[in-house]
Amino acid sequence: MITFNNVTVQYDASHTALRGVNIHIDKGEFVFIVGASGAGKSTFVKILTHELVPKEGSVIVNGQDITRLSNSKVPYYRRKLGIVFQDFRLLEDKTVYENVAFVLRVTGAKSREIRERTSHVLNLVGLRGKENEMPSKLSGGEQQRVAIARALANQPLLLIADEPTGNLDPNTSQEIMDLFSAINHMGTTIIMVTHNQDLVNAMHKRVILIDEGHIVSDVEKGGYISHV
Ligand SMILES: Nc1ncnc2c1ncn2[C@@H]1O[C@H](COP(=O)(O)OP(=O)(O)OP(=O)(O)O)[C@@H](O)[C@H]1O
Repeated sequence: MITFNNVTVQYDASHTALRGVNIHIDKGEFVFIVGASGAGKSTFVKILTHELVPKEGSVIVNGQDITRLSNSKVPYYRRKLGIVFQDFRLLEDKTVYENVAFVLRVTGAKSREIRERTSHVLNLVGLRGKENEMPSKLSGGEQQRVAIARALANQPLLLIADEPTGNLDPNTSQEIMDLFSAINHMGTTIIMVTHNQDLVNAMHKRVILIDEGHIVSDVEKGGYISHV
């Protein structure tokens, strides 16, 4: 479903973020991307979200080379992705329900579909009954659940999570990881960047370690020892 062929990203003469990266990720996989600060993880994510287009190599997502997408196709490509960030990035002036419904509305979905899908994903992440709350009244874990519901609203092919537990305590982090695991069991491919070695080691999923722009290990049911 995702293939990186010989991808190199050089920001400038002294910063090469990825060096000849080759990766294949199948539909339905749960993959951790780990590595020290500056290793190239965010660059990898930015390529997938099409914030950054590598000048060398190709990146195939669902049969399409995203390094050759025309500008007009980028919004349609992005709709196939769900993205979850460390800092939640919710719309603070909108309710929980509206944070999710909003992303469906911008795609032109019909009212009934918006109602049904919003309720469905909010139930899925365990937020039934919180629809009318404002984000600031929720705990960090609940806010991340809203962000996950929003990411799932468009039934993405791929869910990308960049350090999703970075602002959460250990128990809440584990609950959020359990939620990602359940979502993956329902069939969604997940790529997660994290420094949290305890969570990675407890999951026994594929672990890709990046170091100075190189993939230095790629292990099914792997683990991770963080040196940061
Ligand atoms: N916009 C930029 N301009 C120049 N160099 C950059 C830019 N963005 C990243 N880099 C460099 O590219 C390399 C990889 O950075 P990247 O942000 O991908 O690392 P990371 O693994 O995500 O780090 P962290 O865990 O700290 O987020 C680093 O050497 C970084 O300094």
